[in-house]
Amino acid sequence: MSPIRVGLLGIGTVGSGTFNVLKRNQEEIRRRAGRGIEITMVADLDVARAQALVGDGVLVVDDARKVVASPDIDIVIELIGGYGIAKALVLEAIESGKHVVTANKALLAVHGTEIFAAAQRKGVMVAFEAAVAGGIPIIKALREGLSANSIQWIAGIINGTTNFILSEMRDKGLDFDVVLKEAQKLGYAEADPTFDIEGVDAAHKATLMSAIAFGIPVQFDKAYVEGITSLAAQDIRYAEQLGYRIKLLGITKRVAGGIELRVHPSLIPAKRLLANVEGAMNAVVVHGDAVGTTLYYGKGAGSEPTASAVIADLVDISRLHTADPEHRVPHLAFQPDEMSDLAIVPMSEIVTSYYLRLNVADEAGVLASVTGILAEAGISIDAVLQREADEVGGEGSTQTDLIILTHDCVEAKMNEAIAQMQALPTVLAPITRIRKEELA
Ligand SMILES: NC(=O)c1ccc[n+]([C@@H]2O[C@H](COP(=O)([O-])OP(=O)(O)OC[C@H]3O[C@@H](n4cnc5c(N)ncnc54)[C@H](O)[C@@H]3O)[C@@H](O)[C@H]2O)c1
Ligand SMILES: N[C@@H](CCO)C(=O)O
Ligand code: NA
Repeated sequence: MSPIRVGLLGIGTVGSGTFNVLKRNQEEIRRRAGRGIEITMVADLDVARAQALVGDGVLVVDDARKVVASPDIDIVIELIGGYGIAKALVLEAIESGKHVVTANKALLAVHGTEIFAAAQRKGVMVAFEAAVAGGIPIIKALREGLSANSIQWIAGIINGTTNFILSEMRDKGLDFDVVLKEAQKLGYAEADPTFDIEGVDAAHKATLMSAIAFGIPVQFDKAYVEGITSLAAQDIRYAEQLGYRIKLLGITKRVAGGIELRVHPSLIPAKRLLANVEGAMNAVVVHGDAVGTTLYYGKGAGSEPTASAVIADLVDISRLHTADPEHRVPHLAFQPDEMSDLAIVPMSEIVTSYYLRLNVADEAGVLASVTGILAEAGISIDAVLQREADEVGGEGSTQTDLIILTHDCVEAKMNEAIAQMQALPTVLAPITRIRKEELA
């Protein structure tokens, strides 16, 4: 059988990895797919660089539309990124009956409903394994491997850049900005790194996992998103002293009122495997009612790890493109006419436990007034740590840090309690609140 012909849009970090791995492993990939898979056309704004990467045998153009419109292309890989031209190109490729592979989680988390509906109408596949946790086959696991289960919750470290920053800050005492620059140099960060550090990228990925796990539409606009930019070094230290590590988690969970969908820094017990995922590594824990807890670990970013997922999608499409569209795995795991309308619950309704740090006047009665407010709100305390004033503010200091771990309570109650504690004259600075997940 003649090779399936692939057009590549954007040959940057992931695009070049895809080209190289496909070439290096072409024979093994052919034996799996049943036919060769060849990138025959590449579009990139930097034609000279692209041509140098792929050699003379591949046609390189600067206009991606030429690839999308070419009758000689069966599958389009979109590795440009962003919502702009990438969206137009993906929709045009679908309209012209081409299958699409993309690593663009931003695009799918925001415009997935429109894109998957268009693909459904045209009977083509839009594959996106690379979009969530890079090389880890988490989409495959959720959509196929766990299809017997009623999935209860997913919690993951799904942004390599922020995990790298948190690890390097803790282990080497390096500054945030220095580590971010390093992550950019290593090709982990998004074109706009605020997407990484503000939790947006993790929320894009959590949104996609949530849709697949629970059979709900992609709803990035309903996700709660908080990044790592306001994390203080002392919170990382205090968390360690209490037996926890701080990680940026993407969480989606089935609860009585619907589905939780949230990204924020979280304390997790240091003994959990997830707490020991370091550097740019990703890990996702999925809890299904039948299987129990399963864990997926690996490289979530970088050139060849992400290419690994892109090429796995190419192999799937090569095998399935002649199949009746109804026999293929649905884009969001559930049949399109069987989607659920379970609501994403507002953040004020989520239930979790908390780490609080209060910078307080070092005087009698402070602890009692703070714990009094929590008791009044029905929030029970798990542990309290009070630092020596000297340690916090230097010799002769009159202020200290009070760290409180709570048991589970509703976020709205915690918001009220924090507002009341903040109003105490003995509370000297804005209260730090970090959610805590036991993940058991
Ligand atoms: N880098 C990673 O580790 C990683 C991992 C998972 C997913 N992703 C996603 O993969 C996609 C690509 O990321 P990347 O890191 O390879 O980006 P990149 O910036 O390294 O590469 C993008 C390439 O697209 C080209 N390009 C830009 N506009 C173009 C246009 N209009 N027409 C043709 N080419 C154009 C650029 O010249 C560049 O070569 C993004 O959606 C990103 O979110 C990246
Ligand atoms: N910027 C992303 C790339 C992988 O999606 C990260 O750091 O995880
Ligand atoms: Na993946």
